[in-house]
Amino acid sequence: MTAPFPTPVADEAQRLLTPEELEAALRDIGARRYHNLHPFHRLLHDGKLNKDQVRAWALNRYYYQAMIPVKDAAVLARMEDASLRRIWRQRIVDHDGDHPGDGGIERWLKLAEGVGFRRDYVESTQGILSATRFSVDAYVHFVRERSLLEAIASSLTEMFSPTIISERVAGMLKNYDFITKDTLAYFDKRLTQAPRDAEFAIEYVKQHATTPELQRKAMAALTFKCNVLWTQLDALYFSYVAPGLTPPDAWTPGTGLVPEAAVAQAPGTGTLVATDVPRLPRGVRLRRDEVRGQHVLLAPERTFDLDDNAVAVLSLVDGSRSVHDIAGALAEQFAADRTVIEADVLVMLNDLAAKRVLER
Ligand SMILES: O=C(O)c1cc(C(=O)O)c2c(n1)C(=O)C(=O)c1cc(C(=O)O)[nH]c1-2
Repeated sequence: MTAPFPTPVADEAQRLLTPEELEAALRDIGARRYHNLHPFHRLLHDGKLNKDQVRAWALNRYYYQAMIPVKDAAVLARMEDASLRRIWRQRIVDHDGDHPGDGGIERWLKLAEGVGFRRDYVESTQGILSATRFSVDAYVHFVRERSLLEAIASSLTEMFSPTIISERVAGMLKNYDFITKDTLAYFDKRLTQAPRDAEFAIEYVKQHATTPELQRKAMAALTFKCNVLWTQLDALYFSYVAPGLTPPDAWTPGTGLVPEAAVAQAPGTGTLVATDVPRLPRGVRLRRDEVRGQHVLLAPERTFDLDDNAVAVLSLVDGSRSVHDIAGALAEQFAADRTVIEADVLVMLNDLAAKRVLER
């Protein structure tokens, strides 16, 4: 017997909610648990990730995209009503296309190619994190094993996706010089597909969740799905942001790329992880600007103003301490949690590395 997923209580008295109350309760789950709230997405959209971290996201998410039609075929197989199947099968067409070369999976491959990957490497899924595989597979298993109502309710995260997609596309275009509108073309179609799909799913759930128990199951299914999305980002954050512990066999920067992208990667750049030893490149210095009474980072023909946190970190960058050592020293100095500090230090140092005023 598997352990139950944390299930929100429909109502304290287990009263039957009206369809409108049920929808509000489902939306509330999204407001608290949807992956737009995850720190990895915040970094992605705000331009705080470097190219390799964006690559890690594109590569791992390919597995989600590739398995969505497998998931939808499993849902379809549970439907005994032809009119339902006729509607649901559109989802499979959207992702697989009607011909080789079109459909959502193809557009995601273009996105991955746009950030430098070889198509065959992405399709092989050999570099994805095990945690990505486990969470996506859990979604497929869930729809196979649970009731049709739960399977449909688990797709309801799509009610919340148009907002995050708009935010992501605008943020990434603005903040990354290596991202173009063409690269992100995958998301254009989702802006109309997702609301259409979500509309059908929410109406189905409102109509079929006719007892408090069924309503509770629908809410639990949506909660589960939020967790499927959230854990994928946890894994990306842990492996590629902080503490930067990449599991054996998972993708590491430089692999699976087309030759031009691999060459464009200058030695000493790329994602900084906790074990790396950062240093200031030749010609870059930490100085105090006495006139303005603040520290700056002086680079050839450029100056960066630094806040107190950046000064505290950069004062410890000496070409011998690792990021881990720096975080340890700061944790002691400020009597704070090392893991939390390490995550912040990595984000800050990777930001400076992207501006080419830090290397390893
Ligand atoms: O970009 C996103 O944040 C996002 C979220 C979701 C979602 O909420 O599940 C989906 C998608 N994208 C998506 O592109 C997609 O095809 C998709 C299918 C499904 C589903 O559960 O059937 N969710 C999502």
